Amino acid sequence: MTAGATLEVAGLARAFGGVYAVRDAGLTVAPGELRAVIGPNGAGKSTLFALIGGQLTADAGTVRLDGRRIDRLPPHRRAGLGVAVVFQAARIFADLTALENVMVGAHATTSAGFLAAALRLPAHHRQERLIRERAADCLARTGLAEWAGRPARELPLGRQRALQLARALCGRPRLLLLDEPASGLRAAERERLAELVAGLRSEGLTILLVEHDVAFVMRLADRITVLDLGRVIADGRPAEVRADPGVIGAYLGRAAA
Ligand SMILES: Nc1ncnc2c1ncn2[C@@H]1O[C@H](COP(=O)(O)OP(=O)(O)OP(=O)(O)O)[C@@H](O)[C@H]1O
Repeated sequence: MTAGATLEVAGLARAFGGVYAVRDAGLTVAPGELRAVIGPNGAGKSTLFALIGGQLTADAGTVRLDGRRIDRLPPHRRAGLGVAVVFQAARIFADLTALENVMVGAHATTSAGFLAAALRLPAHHRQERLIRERAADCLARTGLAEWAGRPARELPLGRQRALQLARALCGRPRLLLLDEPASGLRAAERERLAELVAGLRSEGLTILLVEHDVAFVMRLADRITVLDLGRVIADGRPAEVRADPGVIGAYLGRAAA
């Protein structure tokens, strides 16, 4: 099992057309911590994620993984260092089986040469078998073992979310970024997903979670960072954040309304 990484974000800023989506944002997430990021629509949550994952570059500030700066690296280099992002719109290959979907993720992070694959060299066969085993492992960790041979399109939405997680896990991440994993799920599916995420946390993975479902977040997160208009307006344990008048004014009051 891979230990979780420390994430340190400091002074991070990114503007679009002169308007700051993220402004002087800072947060530190300890190894094995589950940190939620909440805030109203347009607060900058997705932008913050993309700045950490590398899909966007920052105008200012730093992102460090275990002390090493990663903010100038392209996404695949950050992935290689253990950053996995599960975007809301992450694609599932509907006609591939659940196992094949996860294997595609594993292929992206293994070293089997393209040429070896093309020539079907023994090294490639060995690697293929390892990838298959690793993918089956990741499916089991996300409760999908019995779905392995089914085309992904037959999986209910909650299972598809688990499949996206399985795919991310196959890259052996040390920091997992989850963008609204519970959106659109029914209560029972949400419950199962919460258990799955809690299980990954207890394995020691560092997790950063953006989620609108406040109940989901309050229950799962060790700490919560609240963004509003691109700035961090609060950071603390769920009970502290829930009682923070600034947060209630900016977000929770509205969310509860
Ligand atoms: N690619 C872009 N081009 C222009 N403006 C953008 C872009 N991405 C984000 N923005 C703007 O930046 C601000 C922050 O957006 P962002 O999507 O990060 O917020 P969010 O908190 O994730 O919102 P939501 O909860 O609705 O997903 C918004 O005003 C948005 O319109």
